[in-house]
Parts: sequence; C-alpha cells; structure tokens
Amino acid sequence: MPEPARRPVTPEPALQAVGLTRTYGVVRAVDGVSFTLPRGGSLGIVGESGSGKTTTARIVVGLEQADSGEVVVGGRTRPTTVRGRARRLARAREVQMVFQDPYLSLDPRTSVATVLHETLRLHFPGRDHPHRVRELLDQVGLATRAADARPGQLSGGQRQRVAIARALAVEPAVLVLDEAVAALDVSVQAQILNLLSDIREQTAVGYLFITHDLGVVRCVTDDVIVMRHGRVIEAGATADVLAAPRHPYTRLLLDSVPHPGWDPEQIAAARRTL
Ligand SMILES: Nc1ncnc2c1ncn2[C@@H]1O[C@H](COP(=O)(O)OP(=O)(O)OP(=O)(O)O)[C@@H](O)[C@H]1O
Repeated sequence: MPEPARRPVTPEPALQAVGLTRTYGVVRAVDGVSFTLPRGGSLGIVGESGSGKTTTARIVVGLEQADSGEVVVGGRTRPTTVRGRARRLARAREVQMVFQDPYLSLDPRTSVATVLHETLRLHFPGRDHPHRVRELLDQVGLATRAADARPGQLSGGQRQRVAIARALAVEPAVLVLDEAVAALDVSVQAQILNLLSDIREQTAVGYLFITHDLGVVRCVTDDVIVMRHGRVIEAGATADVLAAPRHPYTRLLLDSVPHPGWDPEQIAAARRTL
C-alpha cells in the first residue's frame, strides 16, 4: 500500500506581528501592521520619518505596548506584561535590539569584556564565560585586545560591534536593528552589514531591520515592508519591491534615494578592509 502523503513540516516563523495598532492622542503611529519573519530570515521595515517604524520595533521588543494586535515569537504570543525575573530574562532572550547609537546604551565606565561577562552571568549562570566572551569578540570581528577597552576608546563601528556582541550573547531568535548603521561612515556601514550577513549564516538569528535607507535594505534583507502613516502599503521580496515597486509611494522613496544602494563590489571591497 502506498504510504499516505506527509504534510511538509514548516517550522514556526521566528516572529509574527499580527494587526499591531498604537495610537498617541490623535496620531495613529501604527495602524494594523502585520508581517512574518521566517527563522533565520531578514525583513526590512522602510518608510520616511514618522511612518511608524520605530514604534513597531519597540512593540516587537516589548518596550512599548500595542493597543491591539499581537507579537508571536516561535509560535507563542508574547505577553504584554511579564512578572518575575526569570520570565523577564526569558522574554529578553527571545528578541534583542541594537540601537542607532550604542554610545547611549553602553556604560562608558565598563570595559567590553565586562559588558559581555555581565550579560552572560545574568542569562547563563554557570557557563564558561571567558570562552564565550572570546567567541563573541571573534564573531563580531573584534580583536581580543579590545576586551579591555571602554566605549570611549573605541570607534563608532567598534562600539556597534560590541552592541551586536552583547545582543548575540543571549542567543536571541530575533535581532531588531533600529537604524543600526545610520550613524556610521559609509565604508564602516558596509563592514557592519557584511558582518551581520555572516552572523546570520552562522547562527540562523532572524533580523528585523528598521531603516530609512533603501541601500541597506537591498544589501541585507530578503523581504521588505514599506510603511506610510502607520500602515504597511507594500510588502514582498526585497528584490521584487525594489525592482518593480507597485505602490506610488514606494516609487517615490526609490526615486529620492541619493545613491542606488550597495552593490556587490562595494561589499567585497569593504570585506577586504576587515
Ligand atoms: N511616545 C510618543 N508620543 C507621542 N507621539 C509619538 C510617540 N512615539 C511616536 N510618536 C508619533 O508616532 C508617529 C510614528 O513615529 P515613529 O517614531 O514610530 O516613526 P519612524 O518611522 O520610526 O520615524 P523616525 O525614522 O523619525 O524614527 C510619529 O508621528 C511620532 O511623532
């Protein structure tokens, strides 16, 4: 007898946003936003200033509460409030965020190694932290000698590497990167984007990339959603949306890009400078 056909096993997406809404007074900052980030995938959220990108990201991370809708991580709805240290830590391990300016989120008095040690001690007491710290520094391309440096002694790109290492230390399913390369020089941007691509291949972490820069989207995302006035007005594979935008607003965004975005040669050149 022929075997019954098996249903293909589709792993749960890393992250799903379902009908997120957030209003501030009369401003609908986020208005029914839904998207799916596959495991190990990379999704860009683009749109002009004020379109609701950051509010969406903050809801996903849990820094902001949605008025309605839900955020689902690994198949489980994230509760809007969590009580107790263990649950808060477990929640933090699901989604981590990297901000535009790591200077603001890194303690100027704390060395790179201490930052990583403290994060590891908090989340994984009892593990071999010195080994893991070396591994993390290596993963983000920081020499071991950077371990003793304080944030003020590092360049902007190096600080962003520390912020990425700290986020990776907790082994999150999803990394939310909010304009994470916007403050960096173009060549350093390319290095960090390269690094993020490598890390995604190695760890299968999923990226939610918040940016106003379509060049960044082209370089590091598989899929993209375009937001305007709090709504998703276009969504699809990045290559398709950028090559043949359907919505006039997306076309306008593309037309207003000062540079067409990273090309593979630029990336390769940046890689050589690493
Ligand atoms: N805490 C808040 N209180 C009041 N209004 C807010 C608040 N946060 C965001 N908004 C408003 O919500 C809208 C969306 O803001 P949001 O920061 O999410 O957009 P954005 O696309 O990330 O913009 P930017 O790129 O400038 O950060 C804007 O009109 C903003 O003024």
